[in-house]
Amino acid sequence: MLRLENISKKFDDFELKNISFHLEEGFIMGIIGPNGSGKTTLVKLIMNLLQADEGKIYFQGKDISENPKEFKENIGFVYDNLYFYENLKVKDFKNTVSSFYSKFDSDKFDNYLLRFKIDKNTKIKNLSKGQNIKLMLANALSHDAKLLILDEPTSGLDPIFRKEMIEILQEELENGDKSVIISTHITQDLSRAADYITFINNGDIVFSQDKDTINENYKIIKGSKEELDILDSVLINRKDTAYYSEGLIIDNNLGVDNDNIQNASLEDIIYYYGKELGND
Ligand SMILES: Nc1ncnc2c1ncn2[C@@H]1O[C@H](COP(=O)(O)OP(=O)(O)OP(=O)(O)O)[C@@H](O)[C@H]1O
Repeated sequence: MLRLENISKKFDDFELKNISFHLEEGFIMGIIGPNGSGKTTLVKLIMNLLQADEGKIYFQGKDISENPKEFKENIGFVYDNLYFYENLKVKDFKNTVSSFYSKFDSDKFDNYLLRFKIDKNTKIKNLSKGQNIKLMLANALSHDAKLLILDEPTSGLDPIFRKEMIEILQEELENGDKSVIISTHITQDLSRAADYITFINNGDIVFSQDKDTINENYKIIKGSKEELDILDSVLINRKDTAYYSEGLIIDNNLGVDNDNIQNASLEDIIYYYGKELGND
């Protein structure tokens, strides 16, 4: 469905380097990384809003830069905020977006508004932050888009809404012909929902793997400072407090007592890689 091949993009003070991954139909991929690591830049490249300096992006086997119109019809996006004239009403938003997409399904959109309890006559500026996001979601889901792209969709939103949103996305994936990319630093949402995780750190791809492999590979090891000193060469990074030390390792075949080793959460992984670069 979506394939990135060696994508690079350079700004004055930042470079996204050599990003490759693929996403098959029916799956959710999370893009994670610390602030400023390049998630939004990557999302903009995937959406064809930015041009890569090097590399290619293929959607259903076709280079997106050569088929921009077809690609645009096939993506639905949700940002962290709705950028639309705030004095206009929800019904004006619907009229505008419906003209963008040949497969816009008016009834489906209206059903989402009902489900999300959004009145068509409400002015955009009077929508809550959650309704704002839901309105974008209604649009993203109403024109038969095959790839849904969500950039920090849940930041600043409560857990009930975040859970509901994940459930809606999972419903949409049920018939297997859609895929979802979510960039976020709220990793709990992804621990539940994502099938694959791509981790970007300082513009580099650290991994793009299925969640089970990540769980098997990345471990947190705890012990005294001296115990971790012995393992220092294999630790990705470590934290030493007055009471204990802990570090991130790949794989746990170290012959160390299992009680001291646990699976690393996505948050742990971001923390220890980010810390290495002085981002904590
Ligand atoms: N158009 C641009 N021109 C120059 N630099 C840019 C541009 N867009 C982004 N950058 C820089 O690229 C880097 C990565 O930014 P990006 O927004 O992709 O990170 P992010 O991982 O999405 O961060 P956050 O989690 O804080 O939203 C930052 O240092 C940013 O200042």
